[in-house]
Amino acid sequence: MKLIEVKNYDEMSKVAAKAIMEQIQTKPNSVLGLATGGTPIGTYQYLIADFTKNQTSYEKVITVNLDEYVGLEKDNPQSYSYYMKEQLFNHIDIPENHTYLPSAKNIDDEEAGRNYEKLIDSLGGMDLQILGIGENGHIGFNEPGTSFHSTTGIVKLTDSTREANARYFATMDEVPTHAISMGIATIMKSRKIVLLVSGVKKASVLNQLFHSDINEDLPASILKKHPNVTIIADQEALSILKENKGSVYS
Ligand SMILES: N[C@@H]1[C@@H](O)[C@H](O)[C@@H](COP(=O)(O)O)O[C@@H]1O
Repeated sequence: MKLIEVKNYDEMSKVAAKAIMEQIQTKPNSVLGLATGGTPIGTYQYLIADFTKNQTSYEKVITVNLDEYVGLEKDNPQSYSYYMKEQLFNHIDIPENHTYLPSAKNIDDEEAGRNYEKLIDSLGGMDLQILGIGENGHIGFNEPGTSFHSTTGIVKLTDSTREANARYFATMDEVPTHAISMGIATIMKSRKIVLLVSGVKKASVLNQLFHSDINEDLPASILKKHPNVTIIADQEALSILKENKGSVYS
């Protein structure tokens, strides 16, 4: 895993946006794996600013998102589908039918995961996957304990993940209990992966990521096996890692 240290959230966003823009310049019909959550918002803002200024075109780009809540309609402001339109798609020239998110009718909809997996394969897989990380080490919505062989499917959210995401909902009861998420094996098929880590809340999990062995209790630890992972982390996220003398980091 290559580590790029940056000063703060803004710099992380700028460096991540640059990596995405380079990918599109090199391969205009790239398949981008995109993420939601608070972390990539700044990255998307830099992409929009670049589009406005330099007209970098997304006409041939295809996007596949990592995950979506089960039970929220696409026009629900808390859905990831709505988020992606608001934060990125409505502001660039990507055709709507080039943007995919997984979606499941209900928590028993096993077909939905299989179909999304087939879709990703038919697109030739992701060229570049953007990832955030949960405070418990989840990637996508793959919670601790998820098999490294998992493919896209319905996942039950842990209480800690529901609590971490409750800030976007009026009450805790409104936070969905399940999501549909790309599996860990699905994410690992991406040719390149960029993991974004910002803020003091992520310092502990980033420290664990560098020090732990590869195990299913820390889903992100699988990234150590991937040949092309770049972590872009800011000073707050790096704070514990840097305190540890003699760490793998130093
Ligand atoms: N499913 C998403 C993840 O894809 C995201 O990376 C993570 C971190 O979110 P944030 O960036 O808001 O800290 O949690 C959410 O639950």
